[in-house]
Amino acid sequence: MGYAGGTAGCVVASRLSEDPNARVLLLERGPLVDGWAAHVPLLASNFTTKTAPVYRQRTVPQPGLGGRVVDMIGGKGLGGGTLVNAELYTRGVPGEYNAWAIAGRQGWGWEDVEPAFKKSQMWIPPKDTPAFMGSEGVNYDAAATFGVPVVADGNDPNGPVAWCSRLDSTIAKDGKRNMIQDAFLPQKLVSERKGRLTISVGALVHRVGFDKESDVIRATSVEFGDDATAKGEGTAKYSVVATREIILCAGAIITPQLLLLSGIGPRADLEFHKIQVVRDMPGVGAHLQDHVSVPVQYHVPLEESIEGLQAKPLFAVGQLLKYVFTREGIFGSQVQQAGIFLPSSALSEDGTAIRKDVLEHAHRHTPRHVPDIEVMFLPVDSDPPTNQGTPKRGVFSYLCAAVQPRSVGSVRLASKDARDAPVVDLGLLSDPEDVVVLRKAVRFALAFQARLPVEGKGVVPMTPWSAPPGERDREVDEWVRENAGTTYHYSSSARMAPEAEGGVVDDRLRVHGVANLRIADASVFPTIPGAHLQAPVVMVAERCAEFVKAAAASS
Ligand SMILES: Cc1cc2nc3c(=O)[nH]c(=O)nc-3n(C[C@H](O)[C@H](O)[C@H](O)COP(=O)(O)OP(=O)(O)OC[C@H]3O[C@@H](n4cnc5c(N)ncnc54)[C@H](O)[C@@H]3O)c2cc1C
Repeated sequence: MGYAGGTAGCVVASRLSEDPNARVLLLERGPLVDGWAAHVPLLASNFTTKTAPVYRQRTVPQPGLGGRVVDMIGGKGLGGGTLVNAELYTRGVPGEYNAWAIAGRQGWGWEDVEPAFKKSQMWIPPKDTPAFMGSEGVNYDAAATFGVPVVADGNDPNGPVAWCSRLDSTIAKDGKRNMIQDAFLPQKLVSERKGRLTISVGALVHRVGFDKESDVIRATSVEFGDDATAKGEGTAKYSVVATREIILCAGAIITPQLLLLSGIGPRADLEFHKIQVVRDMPGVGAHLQDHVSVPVQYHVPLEESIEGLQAKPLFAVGQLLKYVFTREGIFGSQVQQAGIFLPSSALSEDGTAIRKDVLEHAHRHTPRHVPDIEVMFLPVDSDPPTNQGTPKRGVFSYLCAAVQPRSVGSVRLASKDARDAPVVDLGLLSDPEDVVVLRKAVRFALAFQARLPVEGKGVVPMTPWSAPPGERDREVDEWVRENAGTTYHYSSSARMAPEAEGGVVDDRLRVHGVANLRIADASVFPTIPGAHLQAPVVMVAERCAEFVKAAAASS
């Protein structure tokens, strides 16, 4: 039994139901999202519309951001985050995973995880389409001038530790957005597996039930109700019994909430909410991480930016028709087509030059020079104010992200009701070291933009719009704290680590001290990978399915 049917949940349900003797139930709170628009790459990424299949909530005030609260988004429906994400496929460098293995996570080094990445991927060479909105060609030239290698595939495990590349995407050959349920639970497969795979949407899980009569705590059941009507903690309508395993896949915000509602978490928090303590586990909801990011932005002509679609209806209609007839154009593309990853150690102290001496001796397989900065090239305002009306100018953003952040936050219960969003503290910039990394990243982005060729094909005029007011450290840091926000990459809130070190699951993804309960989603990463998280989440789900199958085979 797996819940819920997000990114990892769909993978786990698909893999486990390969076994004709298995009986798999997938419980997903949100709806089945299908239809034409849901598969148009650009349209589906727009989570700002009222009808977007998302949860919306806010963090508590973030001291690291001067007390600002931050808007959060999570995908709601079969497919989870892949319903609305930006479709980027990035694995992270081998050194990320080798660092986990060195820290003691057995079976999680690069040579262990690479097969799971490969298993779930079908690589399709990119169509040789013209550069998207001018966001590639010129920036590639600038990267090369800057000394950042331009590579064909950023996911190459043996590439350089600093690179600029086009980013792979989860757009299928037919030009449609390939959400996780399209890839792992297509209708045909679900029909073929009728009888051994049941998917229930609109099913709100309230808690896991345990068998407490034996010496061992054993997860035995799941209580759930109708998402629309289920009220309060005591009103779950149904209870299903799991004969083998229960796998939580509700993502880094909700998985810890469900553990807490089930009585697994810090004793004091559970007692405060009058929840019977099944197991006192301080790590639940602790160590929440995210990639904190800040955009350096420029005004560009409207037609060079996604804002042009809103401001120029005829242009938008033309692009839409282009997509309908050729599956190409702006609507057939992901928003971010290219970007730069690099370790801050490879930048000069002031961030404005590449240190070739560092790059020469660095290797992707060693943890030492894992990139901690990503600069995303986005032909759009990366943080649009709501109700802004028709845009008058286009925007190009260099979204600078700290992708190995040290800051951590937490997930705590707001109430005993599973429908209430938990209290989330993303802890953004709570560790001053992350400000230092972003300071360097911002200076790099500014210096990078200044290197764009001033004349030639594809060059568009860019006038500074959102950037630090001065060059001194203090000015940059204050600006970073005033403008930084989430990248929606919530992670590591029920992390894989020994319990004494704040861990929640062991190396086989089993919840410590509880039989028959595993977790497979973004919450288990020991530390947040320096990649967009979808591919690493799928990798974790593949590994989880292997572990469950192996356990079943040996029992
Ligand atoms: C706006 C946005 C853009 C992103 N862009 C990218 C990108 O371009 N590339 C990339 O790699 N990553 C991206 N990410 C991140 C990536 O999509 C997520 O990290 C990943 O999808 C998380 O997978 P998950 O399985 O951990 O959780 P999810 O996919 O979020 O799945 C959790 C599921 O649990 C369900 N659920 C929650 N509560 C309950 C309950 N009580 N009962 C039953 N079901 C429940 C939810 O409805 C959801 O379907 C983006 C994320 C967002 C939000």
